[in-house]
Amino acid sequence: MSTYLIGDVHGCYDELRALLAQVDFDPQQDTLWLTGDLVARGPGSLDVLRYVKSLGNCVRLVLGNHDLHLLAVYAGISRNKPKDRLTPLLEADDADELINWLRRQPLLQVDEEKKLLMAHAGITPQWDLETAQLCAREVEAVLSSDSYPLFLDAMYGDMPNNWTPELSGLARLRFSTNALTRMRFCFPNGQLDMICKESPESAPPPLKPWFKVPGKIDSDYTQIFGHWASLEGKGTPEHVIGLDTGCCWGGTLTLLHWETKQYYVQASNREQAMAESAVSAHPPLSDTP
Ligand SMILES: Nc1ncnc2c1ncn2[C@@H]1O[C@H](COP(=O)(O)OP(=O)(O)O)[C@@H](O)[C@H]1O
Repeated sequence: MSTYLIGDVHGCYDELRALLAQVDFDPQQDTLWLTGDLVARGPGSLDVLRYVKSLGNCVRLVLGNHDLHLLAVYAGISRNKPKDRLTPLLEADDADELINWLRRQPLLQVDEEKKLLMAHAGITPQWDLETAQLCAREVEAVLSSDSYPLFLDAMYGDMPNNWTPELSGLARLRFSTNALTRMRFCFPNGQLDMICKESPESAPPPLKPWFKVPGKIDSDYTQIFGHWASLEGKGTPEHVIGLDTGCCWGGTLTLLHWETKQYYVQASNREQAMAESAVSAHPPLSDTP
């Protein structure tokens, strides 16, 4: 009965299966937490969704910005960017089923027994846990309703970037989505900065990584997030754990075994795939003049 937490899979299906094989993952006994961004960039988004959906109740995942973008592309609201490698998924016979399952997944996971919280980007310092749960539930309700395309259409954009309980309607939903799925840096008052993508060391003052701005979540909780591959899991306070280690960029896929606090990593297949495609693109020596 183990709890495994894995960072952003981003379509790296083979690496996901290899990592789960390393720990003898047993879907009948174990629980698998996934930090979101299951899809895009890596080659196997379709297989990842099929596999994770097939695992049923042993999975606790959260949606990431790329998962939301997929929903918008499938709804005809946003453009399918070739670098996301989503076409096989968009054209699959079971795409409808997969998309309808995906849009019913949460944006925040809370386990009171284990004192574990998980959101793709993290929990903005402007929210206490009750507000985070309320705001996540509001987005989840609209995403699982029939009017979800209206929300996806209004989701893009960086404003508003400051939480007040008076926020309402689509602006409130946009704030909550940005806070839970896209946030990296905040101003010292906790206001979101949606522009900076630098490393924490090179970010312009007064920006700080969200987890360095004093927040309102009790430090009894461990907060798990993904989204920020360039951190390589480093630089967070003890009770905040970043699990995205950039598998789709040639990094690794990281798993944390919660009960033992042991980490496992699986190297990306990307370098190998690129080397193989370079070899097959090269003309046979006998053909060269
Ligand atoms: N509210 C939103 N505003 C802007 N982009 C969004 C939003 N939600 C999802 N996205 C998607 O998130 C992805 C962001 O990609 P990018 O800016 O490269 O960041 P990342 O580092 O997460 O890959 C794009 O596919 C974009 O369409």
